[in-house]
Amino acid sequence: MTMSKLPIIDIAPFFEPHNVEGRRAVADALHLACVQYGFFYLDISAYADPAEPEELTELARQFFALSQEEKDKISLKNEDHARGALKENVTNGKADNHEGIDFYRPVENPDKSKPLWGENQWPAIPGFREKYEAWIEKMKKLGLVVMEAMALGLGMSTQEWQELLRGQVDDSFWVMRIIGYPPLPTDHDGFSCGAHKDYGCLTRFLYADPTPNALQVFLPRRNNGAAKESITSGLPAEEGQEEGTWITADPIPGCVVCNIGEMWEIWTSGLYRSTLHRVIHRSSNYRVSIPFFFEPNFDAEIKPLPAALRLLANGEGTGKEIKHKEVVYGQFLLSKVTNNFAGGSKYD
Ligand SMILES: O=C(O)CCC(=O)C(=O)O
Ligand SMILES: [Fe+2]
Repeated sequence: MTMSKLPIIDIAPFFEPHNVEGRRAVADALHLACVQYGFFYLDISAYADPAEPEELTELARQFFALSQEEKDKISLKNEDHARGALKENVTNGKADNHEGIDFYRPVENPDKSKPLWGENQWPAIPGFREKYEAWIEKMKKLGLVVMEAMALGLGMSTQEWQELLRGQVDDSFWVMRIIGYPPLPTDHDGFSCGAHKDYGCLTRFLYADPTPNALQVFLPRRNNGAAKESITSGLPAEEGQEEGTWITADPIPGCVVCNIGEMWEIWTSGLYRSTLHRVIHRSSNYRVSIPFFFEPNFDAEIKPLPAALRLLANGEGTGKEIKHKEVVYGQFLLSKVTNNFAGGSKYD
């Protein structure tokens, strides 16, 4: 397994209003990372105290240590089949080995008979809801800042950002997962979470406990000419036999692991690519991760941005970019969730 070489980008200049040069450098680094990898570390130590997510993982551990009967009290079956605790998931037709709790942006007039339109369910653990709600607020603000930085990286003017993109993400239909991974039995040939791409926008801000060698990212050969290793096993069938390398993305103190989802592929007409990743957790501890998915607004109409089309017209990219269908984010999300509802996977 190749060690991680994903870029580390410090977002601090975007919290220093007059650091114009620093912002430019961050924006350029984000652009490069999204073209090359679709994955990067974001150093958020200037913005969030690392003690905060550590406290969140401790609260998560308290929940996962409860009896199944207790955990089932907030089962997603009680609600809209999207919000609440789940015992297991399936990716690419194989059982994953993790449990979790899913939360979505609250909606006005909840109605649990409608997919996604129910209410979040919180464990009855003192401080749990307050601490996580504070984190959600923080990640929402960070999401908007990173979106602005990425817009600058894509070559958008301030006016374009304000008129074409900000209004699509300023009321993010965010998703937060709290995931618990028991160790995979040594003779188990499966995955803790099978290979998948994230379907949202930007991003996942993933905080994970320090467990090494669990999260792995697939770097296709085209981005990685020098790689000697070439492993294709574990790829979902629809990814074909693309050659590439799985690298580990171990946690780095003060950083969250970020990756972009399918919405960025549409916005950039394929210039930015979302990247396959998976979790294989074989260490003896119980691993906890807390991905926060900063998503577009529910009614955002996602289509290629002029700035991306300008870059492509100027010869940036490989010329083999895959064009995606335009979507309304909420409709797209509902089609995914309805699939889960029918026994499919969260990650398909
Ligand atoms: O737990 C992790 O490190 C990754 C989780 C993940 O990929 C996801 O929830 O989409
Ligand atoms: Fe993922």
